[in-house]
Amino acid sequence: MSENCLVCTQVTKSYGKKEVLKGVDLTIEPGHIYGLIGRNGVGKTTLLSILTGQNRAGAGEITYNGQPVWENETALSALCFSRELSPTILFGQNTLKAKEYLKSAACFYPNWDAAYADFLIKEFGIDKNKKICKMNKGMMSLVTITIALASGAPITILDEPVAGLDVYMRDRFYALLLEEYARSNRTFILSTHIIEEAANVLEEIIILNDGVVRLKENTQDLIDSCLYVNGLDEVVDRAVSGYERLNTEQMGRHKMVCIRLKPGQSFPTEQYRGELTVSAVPLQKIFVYLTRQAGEENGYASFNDRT
Ligand SMILES: Nc1ncnc2c1ncn2[C@@H]1O[C@H](COP(=O)(O)OP(=O)(O)OP(=O)(O)O)[C@@H](O)[C@H]1O
Repeated sequence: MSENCLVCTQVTKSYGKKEVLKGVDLTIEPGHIYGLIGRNGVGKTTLLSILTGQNRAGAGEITYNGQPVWENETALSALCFSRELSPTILFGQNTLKAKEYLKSAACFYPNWDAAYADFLIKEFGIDKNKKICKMNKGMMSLVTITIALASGAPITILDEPVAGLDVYMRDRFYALLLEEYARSNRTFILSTHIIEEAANVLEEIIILNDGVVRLKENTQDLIDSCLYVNGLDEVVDRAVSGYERLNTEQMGRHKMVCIRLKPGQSFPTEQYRGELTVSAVPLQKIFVYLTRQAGEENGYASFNDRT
């Protein structure tokens, strides 16, 4: 069961008095592309660094292939966490060159693919002799993507890989990722805030919210399980009674309710033909509804509503 799985059991983490992770349970299975999504500051980077033994959990356990990850060289060499690069390190500028990062990655990862790294460097136009502090944000992202893809690590984690990339390069990255995935069947975990465009790439969505995994589900199943039901107030209320409501938007005598179907549940769209409009919900909206905090249920505050 645990063969080549990365298993996280009841992991907690606090920084001072701030409890970021409150008991995370998560199993990463081989041969999938996962998307880790969550609001700013929810603890995505913290969780990813703990999963890969780069940060210590407060409590709980992380195992790879049944063995604890912490200070376990065999497990760690199978896990690549290609972090976002920063133009500054400690108290100064990051004067390391791209080639120095690539060289240490080549030493660390036993499955490092030098020919593939060279292909990506050429493809992305990376100047290997350029210092990180002299690179723009997009170029730094391309260095981390190169390390991640060329690492050959069975479980490869990319933290906000498309940050700073223009739409062409984001598209190129997704295509390269899918190509490598098809070729190697490695497991990838991506954290991203650009949810809608990643939806076609991510097989499974993991939503981290309020310190725990709020949801882990096949992306298409999640999208298929949510529906907007739109129409006259009383008809909508009648139609959606008994369904989980994720959101309600009132527009005069009309309303639009987002419902979430439970496994095996369906909505009788035909029965309401001519009375109600039933449509798909964008993944980004599903994410917004599922990660709202107390007090945010009524949507966003408007400057026009000030008293
Ligand atoms: N080394 C640290 N010391 C103190 N607090 C930290 C440290 N690292 C992270 N935090 C805090 O922990 C919380 C979670 O941070 P983290 O970077 O894991 O979130 P995130 O979900 O990756 O955020 P984002 O989406 O904005 O990148 C934040 O409030 C952050 O300020």
